[in-house]
Amino acid sequence: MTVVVVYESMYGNTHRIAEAIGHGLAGAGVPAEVLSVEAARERGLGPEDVLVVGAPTHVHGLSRATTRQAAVQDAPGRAVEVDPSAQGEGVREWLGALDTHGGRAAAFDTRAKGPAVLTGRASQKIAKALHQHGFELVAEPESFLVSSDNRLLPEELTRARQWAADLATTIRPTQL
Ligand SMILES: Cc1cc2nc3c(=O)[nH]c(=O)nc-3n(C[C@H](O)[C@H](O)[C@H](O)COP(=O)(O)O)c2cc1C
Repeated sequence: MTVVVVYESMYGNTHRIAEAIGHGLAGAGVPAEVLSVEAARERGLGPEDVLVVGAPTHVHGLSRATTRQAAVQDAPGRAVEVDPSAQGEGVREWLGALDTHGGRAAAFDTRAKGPAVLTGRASQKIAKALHQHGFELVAEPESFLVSSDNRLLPEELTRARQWAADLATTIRPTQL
């Protein structure tokens, strides 16, 4: 069993959370691969893979080509770096092209701090799409929060590692 952590990221926040989740899983003894959408498309999914998918919240949900373009254009004004993975398709398109799988999965996002009813949560859209593709969701969708200037809040990387360690406990094969 391998956990495949697939992320979309424009400014690097979701990428950093994905890496922290990978470390949290590995630290708990569960092998993990952390892949951009493009790398995940190239790799494909095997029957034993457990999928963890994360994306930034854009306009209350998953990004579209237009919002990704706006994010890249706005990056200098926001004084943020564009993530190396930012070009190309997002999680919405990747999930749309995914075959029915029937394996286990979980979803996360990054979003602004505040009530989810006001900010939206990409992870809820991801979880819905995963369910529609036949995945069993093994954790509630989780959000990791950023400040108004798009920086991860302190402790969010630690919280991501802990979330992954808890996930590892749920998915690890039972030792007989
Ligand atoms: C075009 C655009 C739209 C956004 N819309 C929302 C939103 O509706 N709700 C929210 O909480 N955050 C929103 N954000 C903030 C991002 O979700 C947040 O900065 C996220 O951490 C970015 O992740 P990334 O660094 O992986 O790209 C938006 C950001 C951009 C660039």
